[in-house]
Amino acid sequence: MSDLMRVELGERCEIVWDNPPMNVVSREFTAQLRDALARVSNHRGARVLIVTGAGGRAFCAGSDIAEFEGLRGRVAEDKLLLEKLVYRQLAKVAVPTIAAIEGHALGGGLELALCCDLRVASEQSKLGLPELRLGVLPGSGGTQRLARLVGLARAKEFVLLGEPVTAHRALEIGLLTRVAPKGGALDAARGLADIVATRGPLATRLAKRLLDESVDRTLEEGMALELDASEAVFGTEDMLEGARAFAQKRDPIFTDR
Ligand SMILES: CCCCCCCCCCCCC[C@H](O)CC(=O)SCCNC(=O)CCNC(=O)[C@H](O)C(C)(C)COP(=O)(O)OP(=O)(O)OC[C@H]1O[C@@H](n2cnc3c(N)ncnc32)[C@H](O)[C@@H]1OP(=O)(O)O
Repeated sequence: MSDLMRVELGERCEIVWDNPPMNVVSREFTAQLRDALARVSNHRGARVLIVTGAGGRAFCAGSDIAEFEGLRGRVAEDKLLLEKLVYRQLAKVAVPTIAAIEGHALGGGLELALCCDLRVASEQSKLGLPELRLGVLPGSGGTQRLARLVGLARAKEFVLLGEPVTAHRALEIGLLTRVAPKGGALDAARGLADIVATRGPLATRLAKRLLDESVDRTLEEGMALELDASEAVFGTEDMLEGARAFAQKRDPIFTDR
């Protein structure tokens, strides 16, 4: 089976999937994405991850509809478990993640982008959850993650109508972080990634986790966890470097200690 994933490891990690023509989430795609995410999570120097699709037509057009016929019994259970595992794996990456969307992000493709912290799309991209048109559900988190981003009313519009929206509309409703010119999503994502990579790495990882967990906690619980995390970063070498750099009017050099 050909390599569907190209992985670049560094402070800025990148996973570029290439499953032409529409970068659909086949069983093989899912297995290779699982392995690519494991490589990033095991890379100690990572500070930010960008995920994107090659080809320019689709970030990802969702589950491989051609595989639906074969989804029976054990095969379906394996696919369900693998897909749920990989989407959760992407959502749980410790460093900030950025989806660079060039072209269609539909169904399971948009659900991959919803697992990321930030989303950049080029202006001709279309984003949607058309699953009900196929008689299936947004089954990789779409009914759960979208409402947390854009609100229940807009999430219901996305799912119940199944009509894709433009990148500018997605930006308006809070689904996107930035809109880039056609062909410019990856460059724009790299620009954001380079900013994220200059921030305190330990504080960044803790802040991401606090933000993610805040939706399921009371304010009191969250404030207590935030205090614990603040205590964890105060006194670290990063905090001392941040204060020194500010006093010396220079950029800090964090060492993640
Ligand atoms: C224990 C028991 C468990 C049982 C269940 C287990 C299930 C697993 C868990 C659930 C996971 C759910 C995940 C997710 O929520 C579900 C989905 O994602 S469903 C799919 C949603 N996506 C779509 O509906 C998009 C479909 N595609 C399109 O609308 C259009 O192709 C397009 C993207 C708008 C592009 O249109 P065009 O530019 O006109 O191009 P074409 O349409 O001609 O497409 C080109 C070429 O690509 C093929 N293709 C496109 N999308 C898909 C796809 N999603 N799957 C497979 N193939 C696709 C298209 O057929 C063309 O091929 P060609 O005809 O050229 O051979």
